[in-house]
Amino acid sequence: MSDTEITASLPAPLAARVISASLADGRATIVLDVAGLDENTRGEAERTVRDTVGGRPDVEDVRVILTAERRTRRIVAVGSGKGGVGKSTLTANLAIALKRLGHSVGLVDADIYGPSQPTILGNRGQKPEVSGKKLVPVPNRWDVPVLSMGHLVEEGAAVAWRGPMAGNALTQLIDAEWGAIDTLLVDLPPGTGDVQLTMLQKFKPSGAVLVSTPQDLALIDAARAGSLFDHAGVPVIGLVENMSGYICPHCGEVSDPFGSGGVEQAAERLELPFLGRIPLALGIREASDAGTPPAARDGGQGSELAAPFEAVAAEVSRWLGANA
Ligand SMILES: Nc1ncnc2c1ncn2[C@@H]1O[C@H](COP(=O)(O)OP(=O)(O)OP(=O)(O)O)[C@@H](O)[C@H]1O
Repeated sequence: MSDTEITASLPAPLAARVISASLADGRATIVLDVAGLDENTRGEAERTVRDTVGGRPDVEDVRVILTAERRTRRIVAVGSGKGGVGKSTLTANLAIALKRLGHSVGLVDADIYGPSQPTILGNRGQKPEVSGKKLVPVPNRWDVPVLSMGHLVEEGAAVAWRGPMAGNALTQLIDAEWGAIDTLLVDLPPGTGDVQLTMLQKFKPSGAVLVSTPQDLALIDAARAGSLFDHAGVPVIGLVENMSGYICPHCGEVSDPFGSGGVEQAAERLELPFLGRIPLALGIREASDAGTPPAARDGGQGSELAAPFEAVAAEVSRWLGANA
């Protein structure tokens, strides 16, 4: 049984509090974040973990370690100047690649008007549980819990919402029962509207990643989004070029329908770091539609396309380490 399976066997509110879980020689060791829970609830949580994990055939002994150490959770916003540049695709794959690098990652799909994470992460139709007054993020098989408007309302229902409603919705998603998650990636809606402002004013991100295609128009908008973060005092971790270079699925030849290298040049001009480029590949689109992100490398569609996402994740991980 893997760490992920141990965590997944627990009820969602407890799974969200698992800091680490391991199994060696029949002994399962689970470290649980109990910050904010009273004595009774802590005891109950420990019993539930002991009973659930201990009931599995490959487990002979269960050790539960409770810790209430205050952990600081960092928000990393992923933004773009315009829609359709692949921000949601990058966020999902970045989250999974960061998880594989050892970060404890959660994902908020703040793209309230067009939530796509439930599709990309393959958990459409699942509803988050509620613990107290807080939402409990929806688990998935890559151990990257996620909260999205797409899990809460019917498709398209939020389209007519005005700014304050959208801002409140975002607050509920971020101020949820994130338990032991230390890095929260927030997939922002494109542009520089109300949701982005709420985000910056209320939950100041530690840093932001900007995604753009190499086209001039997208780059101009990306620069605008960059200056929004700049004005709010949120450091831009760097720029990612998506859809740069089309890999022909038949012959493997690479062509550049949207140009290439434009984002790297723009990063240089804006004096911002360049984090890497993701090719335009049919496999990435198919994997996103199928709910099997390539970065998971789980044999799903397009897993050979994990490397470019992993390279970006390595840069972000370095930034997180250097700015701890
Ligand atoms: N590198 C890529 N190669 C092929 N298809 C891609 C790539 N990146 C994204 N796509 C596809 O492009 C479409 C838009 O991507 P995505 O939803 O991630 O963009 P977005 O910027 O989040 O858009 P929006 O802000 O409008 O939600 C999707 O169908 C996605 O599968």
